[in-house]
Amino acid sequence: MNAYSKTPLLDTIRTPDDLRKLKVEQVRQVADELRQETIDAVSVTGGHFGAGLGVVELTTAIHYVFDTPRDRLIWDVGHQAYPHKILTGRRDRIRTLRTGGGLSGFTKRSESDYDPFGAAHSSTSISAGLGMAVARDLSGGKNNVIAVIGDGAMSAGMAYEAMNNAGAMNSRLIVILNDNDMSIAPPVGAMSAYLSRLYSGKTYRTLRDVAKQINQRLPKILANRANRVEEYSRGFMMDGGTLFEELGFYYVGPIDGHNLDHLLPVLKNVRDMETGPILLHVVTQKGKGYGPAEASADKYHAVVKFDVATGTQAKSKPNAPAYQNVFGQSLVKEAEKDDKIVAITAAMPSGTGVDIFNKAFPDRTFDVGIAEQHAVTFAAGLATEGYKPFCAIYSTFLQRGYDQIVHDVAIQSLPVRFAIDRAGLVGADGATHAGSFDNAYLGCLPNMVIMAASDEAELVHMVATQVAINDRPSSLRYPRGEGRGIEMPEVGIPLEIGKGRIVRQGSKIALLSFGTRLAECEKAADELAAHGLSTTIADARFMKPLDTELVLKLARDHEILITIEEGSVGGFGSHVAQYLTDQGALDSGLVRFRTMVLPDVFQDHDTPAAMYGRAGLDAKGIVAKVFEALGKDVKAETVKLA
Ligand SMILES: Cc1ncc(C[n+]2csc(CCOP(=O)(O)OP(=O)(O)O)c2C)c(N)n1
Ligand SMILES: CC(=O)[C@@H](O)[C@H](O)COP(=O)(O)O
Ligand SMILES: [Mg+2]
Repeated sequence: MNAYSKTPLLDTIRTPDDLRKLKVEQVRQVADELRQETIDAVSVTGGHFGAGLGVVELTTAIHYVFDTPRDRLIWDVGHQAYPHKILTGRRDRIRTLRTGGGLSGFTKRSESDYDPFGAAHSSTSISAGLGMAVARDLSGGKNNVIAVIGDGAMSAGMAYEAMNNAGAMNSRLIVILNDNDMSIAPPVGAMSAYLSRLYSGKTYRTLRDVAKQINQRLPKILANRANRVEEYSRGFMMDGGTLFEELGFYYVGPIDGHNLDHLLPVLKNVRDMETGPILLHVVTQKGKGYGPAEASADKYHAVVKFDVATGTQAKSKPNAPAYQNVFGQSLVKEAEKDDKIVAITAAMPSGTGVDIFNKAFPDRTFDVGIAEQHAVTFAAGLATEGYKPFCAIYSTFLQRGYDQIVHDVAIQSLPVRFAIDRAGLVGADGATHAGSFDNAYLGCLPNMVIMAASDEAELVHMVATQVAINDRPSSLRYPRGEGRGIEMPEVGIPLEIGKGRIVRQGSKIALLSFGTRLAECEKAADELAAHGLSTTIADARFMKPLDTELVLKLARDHEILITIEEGSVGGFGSHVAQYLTDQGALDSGLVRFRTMVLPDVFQDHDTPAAMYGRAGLDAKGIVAKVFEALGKDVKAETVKLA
């Protein structure tokens, strides 16, 4: 119960229609109750936290002022959308967030009409919003389109592409820049410094100032570019204008994004401005309203379950090092011997382990912001000058820099080292973050050396291997989470390029693994032994160049040969299949060959183990695949592991 009234108001709100029935003076109480509900829910589920806390007032105000879902509201990244979900008919499921069958941790079209656009990868909201605005104009619609984008997301090139286009098209689009001076880590880049100047120089604009800002621009409708050029020449838009105004936006703000007395009237004014694109700059605090989040360095960007009273997170004691940390530590050791090694991250220092490298070599660490395309070509530039750049980018986010990999790195055979974390299924972040495709999207590129670590010790040796590859690009993939808890090598020893290894010698069945499914292969082999079936297990280590000698030997010496990888069709298994067919190794029918890959669907979030189980890529699935190849029809779920 809060100080305002006996009746909790949030309980009376199922959708924003209910919210909009309340009096404006009740909105504050709704926001306060919404913050408490968000804190309580995330303390149970874990997930993204600080960002949502920072937009409680903004979320409440937007849904109060705008006629959502008729007015389209797009959240950039979508990790801040938990309060939005609570207000838009999903409060009853909010404690299923990021669990199997539960709510997604990001906005998702299939989840609600209030989510007009799915997100999770950043900086897409302005482009999508512009598309919706133009569609509205083409069809004679009258609704508003609002894109809420963070200061971190505003560091990605795509946001500028969209603003560049929006400013020229003069479409009525409302962009709300949620500036909390945080990305996952503190923000980097000139844009971040610029935004700080925007709001530190002027402090917050008073309501009167903002009203003046808005009125000055009404009803200036710059019908087309010619008018705009004329206005420019009259210095109309150059009245000490911001970068956004230079791009053709009406800039409003900065205003305090927690002050509803400012937010509500300004949003009403902005809603009713009949103009081209508007950028409303709101200043908020990530983690606002929860002490432990406000006090923490990362503002509780992402948390596991926690105790509300203390903020203490229920972090499990890992029995093995996290792959990201093994990578960071290995690279430090290599860099101690080689001053040409540099590390690059795209706004993910802690997630990639580059933060470890940064502690040791701050002058050789580069956080380029959310700018994966730039990160890749920046690395290419460094490589042309003899440096050894390790470009550490999650598999899913590396998709953003694909043409740069092809055009700027592979064609020129520049020795950029890609450290690809979050390879395979990642669990709670679901399909948008699954590292499913890098085997396929890199495997088709000439000049690439492509490796996958089967455990944390292999990762150490593969980092050393990448250091030694100076004539072409190389990639090394490894999964989210902890390793196997095995003995770690003191130093990394470069591997022989293109050579795999036999981990267990058997006779009838051969399992050829690329990556960390090797552990499941070992469990499967034990189960098969219980059925009297002898199994060879091989670790391919390299997809390119493929260890063709090993592949042919396995095909020749076994009745069944199965490849397995944490990736989609078109990756390792496809390369082995193509090689075997081209060599005629399958013509005789002596060996029965199967590939095991992720299913050709976007799998919804769950735990990684549950997702791999559904994908058939666990020990049970391997055993079932072997029995299928042997002609014994066994369903994976019926397999009982020893
Ligand atoms: C293309 C891409 N790269 C990296 C990420 C990882 N990521 C998620 S949220 C985030 C920071 C976003 O900062 P901001 O937009 O300011 O939102 P805030 O968390 O501050 O609300 C990053 C880098 C991503 N989602 N998409
Ligand atoms: C929202 C976002 O994209 C990041 O916060 C991402 O969820 C981080 O993933 P990890 O938790 O695997 O580092
Ligand atoms: Mg931010």
